[in-house]
Amino acid sequence: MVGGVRVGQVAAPWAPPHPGGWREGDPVGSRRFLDLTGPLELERGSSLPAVRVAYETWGTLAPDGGNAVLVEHALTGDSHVVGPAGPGHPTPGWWEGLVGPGAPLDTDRLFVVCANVLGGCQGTTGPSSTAPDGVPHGSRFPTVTVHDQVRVEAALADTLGIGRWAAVLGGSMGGMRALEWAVAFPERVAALLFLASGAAATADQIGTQTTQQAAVRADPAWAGGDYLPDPGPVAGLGVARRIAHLTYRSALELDERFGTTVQDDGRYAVASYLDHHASKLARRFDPGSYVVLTESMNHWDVGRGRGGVQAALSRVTARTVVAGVDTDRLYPLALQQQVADGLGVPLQVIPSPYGHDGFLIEIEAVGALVRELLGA
Ligand SMILES: CC(=O)SCCNC(=O)CCNC(=O)[C@H](O)C(C)(C)COP(=O)(O)OP(=O)(O)OC[C@H]1O[C@@H](n2cnc3c(N)ncnc32)[C@H](O)[C@@H]1OP(=O)(O)O
Ligand SMILES: N[C@@H](CCO)C(=O)O
Repeated sequence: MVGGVRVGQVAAPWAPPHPGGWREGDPVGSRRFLDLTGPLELERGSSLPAVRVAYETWGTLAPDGGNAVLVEHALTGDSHVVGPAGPGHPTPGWWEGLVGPGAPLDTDRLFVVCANVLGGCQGTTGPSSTAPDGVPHGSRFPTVTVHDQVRVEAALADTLGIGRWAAVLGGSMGGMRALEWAVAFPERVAALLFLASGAAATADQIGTQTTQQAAVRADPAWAGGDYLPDPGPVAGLGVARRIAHLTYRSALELDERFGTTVQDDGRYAVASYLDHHASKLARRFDPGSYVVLTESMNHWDVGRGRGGVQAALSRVTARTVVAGVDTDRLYPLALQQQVADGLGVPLQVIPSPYGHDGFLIEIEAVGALVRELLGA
């Protein structure tokens, strides 16, 4: 339960938590916190005793709450859509240029919200958060699904006074939550940007994600998920990131960029590049969250319990833009085509050499899609 409301797949239409079912925590930098009283019952049957949600906002909420836009981050992203690194933010914004005065998400007229995902490690409750017994959840942290993650965001929207989003936007894992919003709460989503994602996990995605999980678990420091931090199973997490990063880029880009070059230190240039991304992630991300969130993606199927993907998509009433990256080998265009066809909209293709990461890198193209969505 969240504030007296059951959180699960079938509890639509959403009823707001009872007054007093939440409280604000002290902000850290621009990050704010909301504590939802639990327990939070989860789609797969277990529960969490309570949930803290960390989020950021830009702009000013209109008195009627009608100018709010929700941005959904991807696997290792966080609420810091734009802005420099600082307190509460290990990295600078991941969609720099998309939010601000005059930007595609124009804060002169819009109120932009981004919340850290349930199961993550940037302030919202996840496996590294402290459980009521004073130690981290660790291996006790339950499987959470995209449905659960969106129900928590709905509770956040309720407490912020946002009845209907002017738009919900997301790419990759963020696209899953964006689509789940539009399907679970059609009356609460006026417009949807579904980017570089799919309606359900594929065997290819589950295959790579379970391989990444195996790499984390194979690290002796994993300790069944109840590891001690500093450093924890960072070697395993690094291997997971190397595997993942290869799926995020295109073979052609890697070949043109690195070829077979061997550096002075004896490493292949491409291996050195992957080492770099592995150690960068290990410095900023919790291995337990990595396993929990990749498992959420393994379970992703917007059609589950709704009569299949097509039936689920038929619930969507939002004005929608569906887009993908032409060189994306992890979320190939066929996956976005399925969603576009199901919603009766054209598929928009972002040309990019960068593969899946094109949704993060091709800011100008993404900005144009956002402007189209918002009619700006
Ligand atoms: C929606 C979300 O919230 S998802 C979260 C997004 N953020 C991340 O994933 C953080 C990790 N970063 C990335 O995945 C990518 O860098 C992106 C997608 C954000 C940006 O991609 P690009 O701009 O193309 O960066 P690229 O992949 O080329 O990496 C550049 C880095 O590799 C390093 N690098 C390049 N070649 C080599 C090499 N041969 N050896 C070692 N390091 C190398 C560069 O020095 C640079 O380092 P820095 O990032 O510490 O400055
Ligand atoms: N670079 C992205 C890719 C996943 O979509 C991330 O780390 O979240």
